[in-house]
Amino acid sequence: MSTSSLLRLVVEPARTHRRALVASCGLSVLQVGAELARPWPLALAVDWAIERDGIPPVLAGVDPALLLVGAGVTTLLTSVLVSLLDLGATRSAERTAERLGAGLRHDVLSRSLRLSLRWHAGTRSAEVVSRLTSDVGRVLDAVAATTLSLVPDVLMLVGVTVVLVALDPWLALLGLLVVPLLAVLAVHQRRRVRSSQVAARSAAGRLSTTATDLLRNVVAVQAFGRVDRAVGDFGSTNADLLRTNVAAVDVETRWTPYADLVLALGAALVLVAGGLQVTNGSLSTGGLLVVLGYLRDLYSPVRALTRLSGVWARAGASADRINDVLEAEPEGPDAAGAVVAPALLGPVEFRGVGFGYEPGRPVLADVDLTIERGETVCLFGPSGVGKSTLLLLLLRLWDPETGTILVDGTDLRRWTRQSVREQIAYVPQDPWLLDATLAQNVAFGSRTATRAQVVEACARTHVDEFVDRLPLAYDTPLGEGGLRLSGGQRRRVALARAAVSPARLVLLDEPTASLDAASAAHVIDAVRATTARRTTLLVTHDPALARVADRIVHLTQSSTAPLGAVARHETREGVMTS
Ligand SMILES: Nc1ncnc2c1ncn2[C@@H]1O[C@H](COP(=O)(O)OP(=O)(O)OP(=O)(O)O)[C@@H](O)[C@H]1O
Repeated sequence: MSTSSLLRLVVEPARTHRRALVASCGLSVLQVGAELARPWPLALAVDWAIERDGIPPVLAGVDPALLLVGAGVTTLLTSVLVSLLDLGATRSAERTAERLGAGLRHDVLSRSLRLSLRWHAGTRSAEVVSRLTSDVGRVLDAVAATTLSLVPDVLMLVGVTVVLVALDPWLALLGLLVVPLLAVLAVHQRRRVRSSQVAARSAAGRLSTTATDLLRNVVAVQAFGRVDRAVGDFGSTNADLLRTNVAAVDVETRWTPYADLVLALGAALVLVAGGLQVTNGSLSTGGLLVVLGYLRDLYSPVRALTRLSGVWARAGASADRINDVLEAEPEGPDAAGAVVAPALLGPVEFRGVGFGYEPGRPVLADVDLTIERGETVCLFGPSGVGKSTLLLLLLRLWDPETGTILVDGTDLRRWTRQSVREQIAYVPQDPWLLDATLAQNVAFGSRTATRAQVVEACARTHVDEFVDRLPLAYDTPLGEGGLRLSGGQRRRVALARAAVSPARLVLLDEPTASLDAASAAHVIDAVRATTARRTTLLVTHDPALARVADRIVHLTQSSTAPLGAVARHETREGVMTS
């Protein structure tokens, strides 16, 4: 349910900011009070200065012109006070909502970075970004609107009701009859707003995903001459979003005339009943006008509160989407009693390891493989056989379904994931580079890398050979995904990152893939520098790179696979000969 979802999301952070929220609420109440007082100076001035009616004895001798000037100044001061209170309340509420939003964005990002790869496989990154930005924005709108409107409007509602009942209980009851009807309509409307907003928010998420995907692949889009088609793809997602947004606007605006109609009905009932009382002499005309005036004052907070219910419905749909991330299970917890790993050196042993990404679709079965301490083992094998998967299991990005992985004779699961990962230098197939400088990208490999260590790692991996050609050398921003570098240069930077890491276990996934012979030769040198005296598992299809290894292991699909092509693996060992 969206309201509980919204409350779950904001109650705890709102506690942290309660002083500021209470302050803006208090200022709003004062503002409403000042607004109610605004007409009084003028009314009294008219009565006392012009009509000379009911003038208090202390003011009887004062010049009427002076009374009028006093009333004018008081009106001006009251208006200034209302504006200042409005400014204070709005600024305080909006600032607090922004702080709350910053906290929410932090929580969503930090949680999503901790979620399992299985979760990420099913969720587009642009979807998460859309939740971080526009959905959090809608929740903030609700927080600010609630702070500024809920308490003053409820107080106003109660206050005016009390006054009305005191003036004429029967007419008050008649005027209030429509309020429950309005409440029923508001509840019904809230459900409709919420479901239209759910559709609109997910269409917005799809739009972010499509736009991000196309922009990220702009090179492919242009190179394949597919700009028109890409614009067409975006156009249909955009049209979808337009349709759902227009439907959501229709749902919300359709409500306004109904609410106004119900309120007018209340006023009409009071007018008829009050008019009859006037004609039979039980109520004065002035009395009826006062009741009708207060009825208008009563309906204004009623209208504001029903509007607030729409804001909540919109924010509730967004809160559901944010909670989807915040309440998703993070990657499996560390085993009970897991401790921080000691310095890991090798050997690394896979014993009877079996694994599949999806249930019933095994990728690895019964893999036995040992990499001795300080040894470099090259994994060879056909595409899709599961070589990269073995590296991911060692990193504990996934856990084996059967068998065990041991490092230094201990099951990996006895240690916390984080402490194991910190002791492995990993160079993935796609050398993901951050949108940061060259030096920052290399330093990413170690929590404690100094500038000197970064430069030294770059020298070992031949990054220094091209660094002087970059406009700001080590401080050159590499652009999104390292766009400023060639494929071979990107791989060398990724290797420098592994070289700067103090880890004694190294995992390299096809570091020379799709490079020409000259670039590959540089990378092979870099690999030598990175793997020297470290326990290394190297995946490659490149015979030249495989020669760096002490031993080659062929990972093959067993012809006796019980479940088709992918099931049981056998490893065949050999030494690469030139
Ligand atoms: N996240 C994933 N979800 C589902 N299946 C996956 C996932 N990643 C890989 N696979 C499948 O697992 C199998 C092994 O993939 P893996 O990347 O380990 O192969 P590989 O031997 O490294 O291949 P290559 O030499 O082409 O890189 C493949 O059939 C692949 O389709």
